Amino acid sequence: MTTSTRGTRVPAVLVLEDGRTFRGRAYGAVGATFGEAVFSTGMTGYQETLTDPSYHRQVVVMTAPHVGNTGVNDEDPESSRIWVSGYVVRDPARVPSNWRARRSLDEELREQGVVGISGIDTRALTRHLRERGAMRVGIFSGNALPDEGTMLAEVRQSPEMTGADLSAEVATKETYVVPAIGEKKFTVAAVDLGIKGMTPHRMAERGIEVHVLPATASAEDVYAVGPDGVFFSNGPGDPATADGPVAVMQAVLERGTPLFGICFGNQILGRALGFGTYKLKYGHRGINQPVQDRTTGKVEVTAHNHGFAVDAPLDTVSETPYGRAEVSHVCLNDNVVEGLRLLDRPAFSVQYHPEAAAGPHDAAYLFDRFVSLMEGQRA
Ligand SMILES: NC(=O)CC[C@H](N)C(=O)O
Repeated sequence: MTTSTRGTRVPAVLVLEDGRTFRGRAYGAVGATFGEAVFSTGMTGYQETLTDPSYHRQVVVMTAPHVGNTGVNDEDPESSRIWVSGYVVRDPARVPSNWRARRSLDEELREQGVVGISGIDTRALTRHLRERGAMRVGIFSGNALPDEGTMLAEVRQSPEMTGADLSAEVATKETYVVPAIGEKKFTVAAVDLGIKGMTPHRMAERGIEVHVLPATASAEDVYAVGPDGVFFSNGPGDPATADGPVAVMQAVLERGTPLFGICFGNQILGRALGFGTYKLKYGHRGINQPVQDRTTGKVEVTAHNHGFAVDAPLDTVSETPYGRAEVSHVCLNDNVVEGLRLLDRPAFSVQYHPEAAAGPHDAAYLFDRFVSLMEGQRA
């Protein structure tokens, strides 16, 4: 039996790189951990958040005060493990209750060795990150904690997110195939930069057989599967480091194969077209972000998890080496670029999560757009 940290009073302290500290109790595993402090405003979907590989090396602060109420089930994870490097909650569930629950969240965090902290003022912490920006953080728990100066020095020695090249650390090492559900209509090569399980599932539901390839796949590897379309996934780290995937995508654009990218994949399309990427002050993470599809004018409520964004002009069509490109989607909170599309080739991408796990399904139409591009190419 695992022991739970709930109810125990093991002290824990969260130390931000600017020196601000929050004292609480250990939650999950006891020890020390480091990462980039980011906040998520999702009220539900903590299992999907924890297991999203894009959160690798991030310490996630939940703005929802009660976390863990529905425990942990075996159906909702987006990958085979928890990827967040630390977890911060205000008030963990005392008694999880749900018909699918197999265990409690603190047990799961403990079993997977994820250090967390509870009982801190997550509103104050979130406001601090919103004002000062995402920054490095450490969580230290145990009965004998180092002094604050030592903890702060350790936080300041930990790696930054800017310049981090992390896809290969989270992506599959071997190619695997997700079969089409029902009749197979298309084959897609999906470059795994940190893919979430729901993404190939959303394609499989539309008759797509998905060949998920390692992050290091070459253009030859991509074309070896005989793809009708190529997909570039979400993933952790700084898109400025993703030179390999950018070159593969340029080869795909050159050949004119239908192309779709999500999140990291959108940033890679931005770079492939010659745009820059930059770090947002504190990013978008949650499941209720308003995005406008400028091709239809419709506003959709969407799931986000990104700390970087593409720097492309919002109101002009850009000339790129692959023809004309435009910003197709924009975040209505802050006008950040949320999607790109080419006007002369069958390629597009979005910065957010149409696979919507967890999250609203407003953007599921984007998978249908990908299918239409592949149909168009065949016709
Ligand atoms: N979910 C993602 O793909 C995130 C992409 C990138 N790591 C970012 O933070 O912006």
